[in-house]
Amino acid sequence: SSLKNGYYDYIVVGGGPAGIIAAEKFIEAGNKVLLVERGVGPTVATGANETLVWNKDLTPIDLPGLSADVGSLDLWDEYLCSDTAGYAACVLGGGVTINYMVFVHPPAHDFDDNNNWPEGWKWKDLKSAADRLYKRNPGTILPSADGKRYDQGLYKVLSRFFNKLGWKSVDMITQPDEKYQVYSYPAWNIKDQKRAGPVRTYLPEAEKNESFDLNLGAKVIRVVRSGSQVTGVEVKLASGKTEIVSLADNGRVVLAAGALSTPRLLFNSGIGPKKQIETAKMSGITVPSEKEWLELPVGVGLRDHPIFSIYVETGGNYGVPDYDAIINGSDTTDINLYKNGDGLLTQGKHRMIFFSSNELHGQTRYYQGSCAPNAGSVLGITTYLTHGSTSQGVLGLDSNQNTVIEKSPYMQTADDRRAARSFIQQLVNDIQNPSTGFKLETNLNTTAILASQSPGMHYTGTAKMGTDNGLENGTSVVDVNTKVYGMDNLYVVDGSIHPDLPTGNIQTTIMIIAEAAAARILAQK
Ligand SMILES: Cc1cc2nc3c(=O)[nH]c(=O)nc-3n(C[C@H](O)[C@H](O)[C@H](O)COP(=O)(O)OP(=O)(O)OC[C@H]3O[C@@H](n4cnc5c(N)ncnc54)[C@H](O)[C@@H]3O)c2cc1C
Repeated sequence: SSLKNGYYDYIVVGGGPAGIIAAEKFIEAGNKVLLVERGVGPTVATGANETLVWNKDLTPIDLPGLSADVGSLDLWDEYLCSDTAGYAACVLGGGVTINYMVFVHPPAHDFDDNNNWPEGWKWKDLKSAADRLYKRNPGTILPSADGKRYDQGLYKVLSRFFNKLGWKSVDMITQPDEKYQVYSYPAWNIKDQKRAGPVRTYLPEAEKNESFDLNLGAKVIRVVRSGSQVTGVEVKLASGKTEIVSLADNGRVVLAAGALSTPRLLFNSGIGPKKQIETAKMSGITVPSEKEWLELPVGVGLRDHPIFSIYVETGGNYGVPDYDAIINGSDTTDINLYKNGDGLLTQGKHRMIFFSSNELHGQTRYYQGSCAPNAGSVLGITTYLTHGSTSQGVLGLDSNQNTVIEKSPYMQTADDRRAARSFIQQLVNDIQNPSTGFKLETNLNTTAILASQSPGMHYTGTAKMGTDNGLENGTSVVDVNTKVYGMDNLYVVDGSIHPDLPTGNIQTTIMIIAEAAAARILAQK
């Protein structure tokens, strides 16, 4: 094995956006770092060889123009985790490798209202971390090198609709705080006409350093503990062999397996509700002896954005690209444009993103609508209930080592249900106003739209950060330095620690928090 015992200052578990960013920061600070990722590399540079027939440097996943259809690629199924609840990706880059690339710069209020993010994690504290991220991985609302936007039929129709309602056009990158009755061209995680994200914008920097090891196809089973000290991790290698990799003296383990997988690592390590640790033990994991168990509320507090699907017949004519022709190379018009860095294939799925909010009993709830063309003249609006939602669920474990949703995180409170209904009803009224000429399709009324609820795939909260120590009846699993309560050298930096949901798609916030968390960890002597 390439794994060196007693060598690493940091073992980072999980090569998703949070894990790659944290690992790179630890390397930058002069440490010896191992990044362990259970999946394969998705880019040519990281070992992928299923490239496009017309470009041997790019996989279909890299091409922005195919991201709208990413869910129908064979690679997508290959990359999805098969042992987690909900949706997560088990591939280097995590969810960012297979997602729809919507890149929402978070507004300050995401951290400053509702009192969920603790002191030290308000926007004024996070802004410098965001700036560091945006410098490397800025996102764009104009990806085509020629400065043109392609396929703008939907944007024209919907901007006319929203203008009539008095909504305002904004640039969601330069005006992130504008989140009431606004619409924007979509911001995408695209750089140099390719899917961006930490695999491209952080990992190459880490890989230049000899003190950095990346181990792919290696699944961490648990951390190895001696009381409150982590001494190493147990890893199942690509070869099928299981090994324990020990830390250097004063080394640290940093979990970044994602909000749906980090809890499993904690349960397997004797950290979490008793019931979950017992299940881990029954499934054959070597959990510590019971006197070492730390009964923290891991998995409790699972959150996500629910999605409600609205389809509108608008009379326009949009259509969707011919994905087969892009893959087999016969769409020479778009492919030739792309070869110059231009055109439809440089863009993601959506053509417009809107935001708004409503208030109920003094609580503001936000909504995002991601609008994309469907076949013919129908457009689809993926409507999310976002920041301000008050529902929480529970993530647990089954005896086969799958994480499972024990209680749904969606629409658990009467106020969430009432507020979401009121927002959707207003939108339906506006859409159905005879002056628009629009007609609802598929889900024909508010009740049907609400019943279409599906996962937003923006999971958080399963190892929540906060000052109320979970070992003393509080709700938090990690402290404000992201260290697990009761442990000396175990940290978490992924979506699990977010104590709140953002107003928009979450990946940007995941990356900002990982930047900030790595800085906090490095500052702990
Ligand atoms: C289908 C889909 C579409 C999405 N669309 C968008 C979008 O358009 N915009 C947006 O902002 N967000 C989107 N998201 C959400 C976003 O991608 C995730 O929130 C984000 O990737 C979470 O980052 P993370 O680092 O916390 O965890 P993850 O991305 O889940 O990364 C965790 C990593 O850890 C690895 N891992 C897990 N367990 C182990 C283990 N035991 N040992 C070793 N490695 C392990 C995994 O393989 C993975 O690489 C989408 C998510 C999905 C699933």
